[in-house]
Amino acid sequence: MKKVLLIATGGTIACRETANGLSPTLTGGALVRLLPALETVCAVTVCELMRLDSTDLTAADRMQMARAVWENRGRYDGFVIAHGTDTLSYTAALLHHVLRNIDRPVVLTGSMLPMGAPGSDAPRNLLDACRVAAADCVGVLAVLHGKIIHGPHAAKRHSLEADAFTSVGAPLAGVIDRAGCVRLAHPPKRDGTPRFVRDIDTDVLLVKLTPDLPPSFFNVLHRYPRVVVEAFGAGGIPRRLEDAVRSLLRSGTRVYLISQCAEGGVDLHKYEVGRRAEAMGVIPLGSRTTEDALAAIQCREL
Ligand SMILES: NC(=O)C[C@H](N)C(=O)O
Repeated sequence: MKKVLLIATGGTIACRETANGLSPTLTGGALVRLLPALETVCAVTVCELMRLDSTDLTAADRMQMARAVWENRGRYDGFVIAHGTDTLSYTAALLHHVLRNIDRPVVLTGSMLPMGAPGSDAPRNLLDACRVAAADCVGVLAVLHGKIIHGPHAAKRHSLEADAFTSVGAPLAGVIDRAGCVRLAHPPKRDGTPRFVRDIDTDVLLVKLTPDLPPSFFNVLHRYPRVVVEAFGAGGIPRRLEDAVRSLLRSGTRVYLISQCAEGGVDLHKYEVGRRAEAMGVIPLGSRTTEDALAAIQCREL
């Protein structure tokens, strides 16, 4: 039987109703005890890392998850991280870049209803995540609602429904069918020597363009070394903001462009507004998701 390390971090999957609303109180051990069917999938060992709503997770917490995987990679065939869904896509993208070329499956999962609640999606998701962690594959993946999503392409698109996640800018890595079979159509490629990026720089800011964003807003950005701008469509800087962005670039800030559109990304050659932005020196990031762009910059890849 394959050996899987279940890293518990909290999230709705571990929640119980309290006087102050849902709060993650279940341990990883309790999750396993509530799901005896796990025994038939793999041999699970639990690592109790933290019990937090994923809203409260910081970069330090995410690096703790990455270290738990990296330091145990010789002892386990695969890893499951039980995580809140709200920021799961940020963790998936960051782990993809921090655990470069990881040669084991690292599977993030969570649920929209707590383990043990009537009609909960938690048992299916945790079982499926363990099935993928025990499968012959590599890389960081998100497994929810029968979908296997490449880490840097995972995106939460619904705040209530069980089918909350989608794959943006890439096909699904695969699916888990209702019989519990893992079907990998586009698995992550085995690629290069595994490497751990120990030192990340979180001093990156994200700005969303809106039609009436005042140029003065860019004055407060000068102290940030790296700013990601979510631009409209295929990308560009509105003419009325050009002087402000130019002054930001002159102060030494790197300015990256991604698109507000979920699919397609930025292409600065198509329109004049895009060419003007390119001539100013902004850096286009193609079709990266917001989460992937932030993570790649934090890991100093861009
Ligand atoms: N469904 C969930 O897990 C939401 C929860 N607020 C979390 O992200 O921890």
